[in-house]
Amino acid sequence: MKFTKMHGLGNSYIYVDMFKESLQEEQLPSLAQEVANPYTGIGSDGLILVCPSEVAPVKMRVFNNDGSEAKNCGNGLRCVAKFSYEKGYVEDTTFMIETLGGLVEATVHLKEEQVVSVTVDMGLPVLEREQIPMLGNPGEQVINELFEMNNEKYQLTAVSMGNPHAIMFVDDIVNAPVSSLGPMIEKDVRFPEWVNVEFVEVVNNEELNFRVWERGSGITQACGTGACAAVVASILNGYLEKNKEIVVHLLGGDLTIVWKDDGHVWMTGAAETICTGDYIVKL
Ligand SMILES: N[C@H](CCC[C@H](N)C(=O)O)C(=O)O
Repeated sequence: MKFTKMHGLGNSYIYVDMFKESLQEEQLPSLAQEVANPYTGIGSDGLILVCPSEVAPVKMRVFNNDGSEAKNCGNGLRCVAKFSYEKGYVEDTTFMIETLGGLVEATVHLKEEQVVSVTVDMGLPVLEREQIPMLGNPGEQVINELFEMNNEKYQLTAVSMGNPHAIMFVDDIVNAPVSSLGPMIEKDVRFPEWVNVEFVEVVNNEELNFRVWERGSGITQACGTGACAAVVASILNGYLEKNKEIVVHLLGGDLTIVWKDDGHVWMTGAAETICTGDYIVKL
């Protein structure tokens, strides 16, 4: 199976061109686990398929390194946009990409005909509790809500970018309890589809420091949908303002994100190709 390894701020995936390769649906979860394994596979945060679509030039499917399929992936979208443009699957520099969470618009930015960064309209964040999804009174938003766990009290804000995110604000990002609290919140029963867990330190009125424990992948260098959710949560909690470009500092680098008055969240950041190769699929 031919593959391309790409990353967005160190959040790397193995990309497979489904215009040329064919895979069995039932093998996808195990294939994602296989290729993501740094010892017996290629090594990545998961698997992303670039597929034909009936409603857009391309469709993105995302699998975490535990084999679970996700409805959206911000860093993945930027790499899929780069991949699709450079493969000639799209003519213009602005085009639509189908995801399981809906259609998104991407614009590639070129340097000597190579895509160096991408801007994506990530659409409208979803804030209603039952659509995150999160257990509790339907119709309410989850903003700085008390979240008790293991006899400790925390405050969480919940946002869906097509995939679920629980955001906790901290005073010191370097010592955020990512690897201790992350997995506990990820699989807490109050999140019936599990959840991505973000820790956010507000630096000033235009910068955030950010760490993430991703649903299905654990700690990653960056999470694009998570960074978008973090900006939305920061605005909902009064730390930041709409219509202002926010720089989110992730372990792997920076994303520029703005939540506009029309409700859409825009994300701009790098997308890079690491290598191509031929993977021997285990029987
Ligand atoms: N772990 C996520 C999918 C990958 C999202 C992340 N890598 C991004 O860049 O948005 C989930 O299960 O919802």
